[in-house]
Amino acid sequence: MNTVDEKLQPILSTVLHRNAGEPEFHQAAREVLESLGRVVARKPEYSDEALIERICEPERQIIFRVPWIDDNNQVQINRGFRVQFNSALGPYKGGIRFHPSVNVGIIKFLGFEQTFKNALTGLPIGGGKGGSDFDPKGRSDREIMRFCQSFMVELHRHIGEYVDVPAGDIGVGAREIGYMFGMYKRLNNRFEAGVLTGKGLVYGGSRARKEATGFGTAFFLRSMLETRGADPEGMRCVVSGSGNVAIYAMEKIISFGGKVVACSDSAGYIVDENGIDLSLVKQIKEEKRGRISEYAALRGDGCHYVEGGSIWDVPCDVALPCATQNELNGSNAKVLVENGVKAVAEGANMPCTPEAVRLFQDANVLFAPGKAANAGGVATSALEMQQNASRDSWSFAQTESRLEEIMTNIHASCHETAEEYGVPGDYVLGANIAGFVRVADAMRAMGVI
Ligand SMILES: NC(=O)C1=CN([C@@H]2O[C@H](COP(=O)(O)OP(=O)(O)OC[C@H]3O[C@@H](n4cnc5c(N)ncnc54)[C@H](O)[C@@H]3O)[C@@H](O)[C@H]2O)C=CC1
Ligand SMILES: O=C(O)CCC(=O)C(=O)O
Repeated sequence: MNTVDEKLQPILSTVLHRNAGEPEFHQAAREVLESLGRVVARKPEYSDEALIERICEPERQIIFRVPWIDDNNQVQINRGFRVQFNSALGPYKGGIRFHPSVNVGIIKFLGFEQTFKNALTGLPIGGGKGGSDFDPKGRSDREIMRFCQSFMVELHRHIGEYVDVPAGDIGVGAREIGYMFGMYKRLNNRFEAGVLTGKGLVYGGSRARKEATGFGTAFFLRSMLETRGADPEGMRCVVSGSGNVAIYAMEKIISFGGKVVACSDSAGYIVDENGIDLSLVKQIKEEKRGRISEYAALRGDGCHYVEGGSIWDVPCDVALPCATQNELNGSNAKVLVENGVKAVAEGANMPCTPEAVRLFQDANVLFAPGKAANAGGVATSALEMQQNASRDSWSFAQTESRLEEIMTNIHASCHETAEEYGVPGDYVLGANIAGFVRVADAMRAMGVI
């Protein structure tokens, strides 16, 4: 069982005390601190000058009121957040989430994870995250626009191409980025393409950004399987979620010859023994913004829908949790292991509970943590920033090939770091240490700031 080294215990205590009532942030910080014991034992200089304490403390947290008017002419109030976690490697970078569960602790955990993830990409981006407790479900397009505009009226003074560069996350896709970009441009009277990523192609977006997180997760999975002489071809896969990450993870797995038999949304899951028809999922989710239950009705034989329940009961070789944090717990992991799962790669951020991760690792199941496996999205956002800075637009093939190269490098770096620190195959430890060392080296060079 992993524990936090005695020397790092006071840091964990401070994190717990200072961020009371924020269980997701505690969980993310504890996992990283569990890994860092090995670094400090070998290289004590990494704990000098409160370096680890500083990495656990966000540089800035912004909370603001977002007033807007709904279609019934009623004033609604939501809360907006941006946690600018660490800028040692570049401007803060990370998505914006619109979901009723959003609070400062969730945004903080996401910003913390983002800092290490972005470091793993090897690109010049710091870590941040934002969002609101606004629930887009059931809202009209006009309501979404008014909300995004009001959100940007406050956020615009805290972001910029060289300051902080938001993007999408749960509930925020190209439509919302478009509305926010429009308002930013109006408020600043300046076409600053590099201030947001995930933009539409006609006004500075990057090809392959939409596909990047899911594709990247599939690339990472393939590299991980290769270490055991296996590949995704012929593997039976289960993917939770049916949003941006899930859809494009499924697309790449299918192109590798894998068979995806189940996916879900927050209401339930579908099982299709013929293999998921992705064009139907895209039609329901990307075009109609409907429910996954509609798939079963349209698809017919060989397919069924389960309301509620656990998608992890569906036997598979590969499990890709691509929905949300802590969606796969210890009992789900037990069932997956009993059913013979060979590999798990997190497309979402922290979807597996610590107990689930432990069960996978104890059972020798290949396990890829989100901060490594889903880094393809933010990496391609950084490629979007490069294209914006040079006023260029790359082809899909060129962008995807850069993404593939980046994911291969992230895999190698996690794999090699785990070996170097005496725990071969432990991608959690490999990712945490490899990400930490990059951020820490930059912070040490800059003095106490
Ligand atoms: N969009 C991106 O580029 C990146 C997203 N991520 C992470 O991937 C995850 C998914 O994000 P997106 O696909 O962008 O969001 P999305 O809004 O496009 O899709 C989210 C999906 O998860 C489903 N979902 C939400 N709660 C659920 C629950 N409790 N059980 C089952 N399904 C549930 C929703 O119905 C939806 O299908 C999040 O954890 C996000 O932080 C990570 C890296 C980059
Ligand atoms: O593309 C980005 O900047 C952020 C993506 C994101 O939010 C994430 O990696 O979790």
